[in-house]
Amino acid sequence: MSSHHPRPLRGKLDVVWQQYGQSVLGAPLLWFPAPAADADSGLIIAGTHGDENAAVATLSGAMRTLPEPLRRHHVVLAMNPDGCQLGLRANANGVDLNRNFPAANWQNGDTVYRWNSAADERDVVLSTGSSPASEPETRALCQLIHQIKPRWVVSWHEPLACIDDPHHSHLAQWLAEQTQLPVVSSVGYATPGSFGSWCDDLGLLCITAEMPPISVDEATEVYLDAMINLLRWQPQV
Ligand SMILES: C[C@H](N)C(=O)N[C@H](CCC(=O)O)C(=O)O
Ligand SMILES: N[C@H](CCC[C@H](N)C(=O)O)C(=O)O
Ligand SMILES: [Zn+2]
Repeated sequence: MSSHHPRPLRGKLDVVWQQYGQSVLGAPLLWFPAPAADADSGLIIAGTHGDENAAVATLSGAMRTLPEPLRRHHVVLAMNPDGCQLGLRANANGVDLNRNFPAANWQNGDTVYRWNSAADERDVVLSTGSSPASEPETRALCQLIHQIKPRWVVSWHEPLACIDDPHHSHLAQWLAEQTQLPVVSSVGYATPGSFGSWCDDLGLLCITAEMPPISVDEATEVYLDAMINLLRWQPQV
């Protein structure tokens, strides 16, 4: 599209950012307020699991492609910067942040995940945290959401290849069309203490967008337009 920055000018993430907290290892937690924010603005997050990099890089690439005045929604590129730096699903304390949210269904103890798409069971062990919201990354995101009151949240993950929204919202259906991924009501296993569970408790629409197993290289081609369109998405009247 002609309003997009051409590729030679997409190298630098030249946008206003604010710090909303600090990770376990002291990394700044950054959010990028929408220049074109209004009462309908949503929040787009990625990097909850530090081993799911395709969405982080593609969302960053979309921000570097769409001129800032056209961006209507707030962004957190890496909710778990320590995990991104260490290449871990968990944060630096070994906590799966997507099981650490202070939702009514939070569960004490261990949680498991699938090593990779070839593994036939979910058997890699992580912690859910010593208590709900025990982790600074979790607490800071909850506070940010209470502060900015987004109308909805889209949380990017990999590699389950679906648009997870139990409410089958209009935005989920639109995202499914944009990504050619199916809308589902559940990812197929229980996620107590997840971000989506916490949002549900608040009555905040949360859509979990799961890319398929995909490299950064391919994702920045296949999903760039969907991400750009999401950054400027406007509900139809
Ligand atoms: C292959 C990958 N580690 C995986 O399938 N993990 C799923 C969750 C995917 C995600 O968090 O987006 C799991 O085992 O829970
Ligand atoms: N693959 C993600 C799915 C999250 C499901 C979503 N509905 C939520 O509640 O955050 C996970 O295992 O953490
Ligand atoms: Zn994930």
